[in-house]
Amino acid sequence: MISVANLTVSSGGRALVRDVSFEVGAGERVGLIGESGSGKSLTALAITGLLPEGLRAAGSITFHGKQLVGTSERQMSHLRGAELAMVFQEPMTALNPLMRVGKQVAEAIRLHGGRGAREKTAALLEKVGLPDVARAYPHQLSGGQRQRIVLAIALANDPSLLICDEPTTALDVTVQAQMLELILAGVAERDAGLLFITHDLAVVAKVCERLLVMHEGQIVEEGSTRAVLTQPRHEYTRKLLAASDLEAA
Ligand SMILES: Nc1ncnc2c1ncn2[C@@H]1O[C@H](COP(=O)(O)OP(=O)(O)OP(=O)(O)O)[C@@H](O)[C@H]1O
Repeated sequence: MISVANLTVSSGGRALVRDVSFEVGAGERVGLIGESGSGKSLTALAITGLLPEGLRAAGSITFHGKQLVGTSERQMSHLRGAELAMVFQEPMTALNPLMRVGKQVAEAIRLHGGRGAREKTAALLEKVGLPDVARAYPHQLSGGQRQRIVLAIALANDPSLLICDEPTTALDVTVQAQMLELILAGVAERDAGLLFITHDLAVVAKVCERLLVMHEGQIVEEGSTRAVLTQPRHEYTRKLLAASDLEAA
């Protein structure tokens, strides 16, 4: 469904992501792991067409057979929030502080031509366990509740690929597990693919069936979650495992 081939992201002459290739199929949950600065977020931003000014993507990203590298912003904005949805670390950056959250979910549906926005919004809020907050403003909600609203917006148009970049990192540990369950249920219901970015190995062990390990802009290892976490082949993956508290988790 999405196929990334020889993706390079560069700033001036410097390659920040180098020759990255992977695929995510329908219903597949793939984890992208690696330490801070390894290029995980830039990979996600390249896919979603949201690279910061001055950074350039080269290579190929095909989504349902369509080439995304070099696509116009107008075309990308049709895909984003519809077929291709994202949840980032900080919910406040994704929400409009001045608009009631129910309206924000409904607008996401209307923006992409969806009908029955009112009923769909109610159903989505129910699904994320927040049936009574439609009239609240973001600042009236907790961080965990805000992130669940962001997830409701991401799922609003039934994406076929959901990209989550550290979606639980800013949350209180007590609500992290709930958020992960909601993400899993959301993609399972839609048979959507999931690209899940995190540095937290305990989280990917729970969420993903396949892992890509990124180091200094490149994918250095990939395999089933079990194989990568129990029999890492690359030196860097071993270090990553040794530095984590996975055994304790
Ligand atoms: N706008 C930018 N201009 C130049 N370099 C950048 C820019 N954004 C990121 N980088 C560099 O690209 C590299 C990869 O960054 P990226 O954010 O993808 O890493 P990451 O693995 O997602 O880390 P983190 O978990 O901290 O987000 C880093 O060395 C970073 O400093």
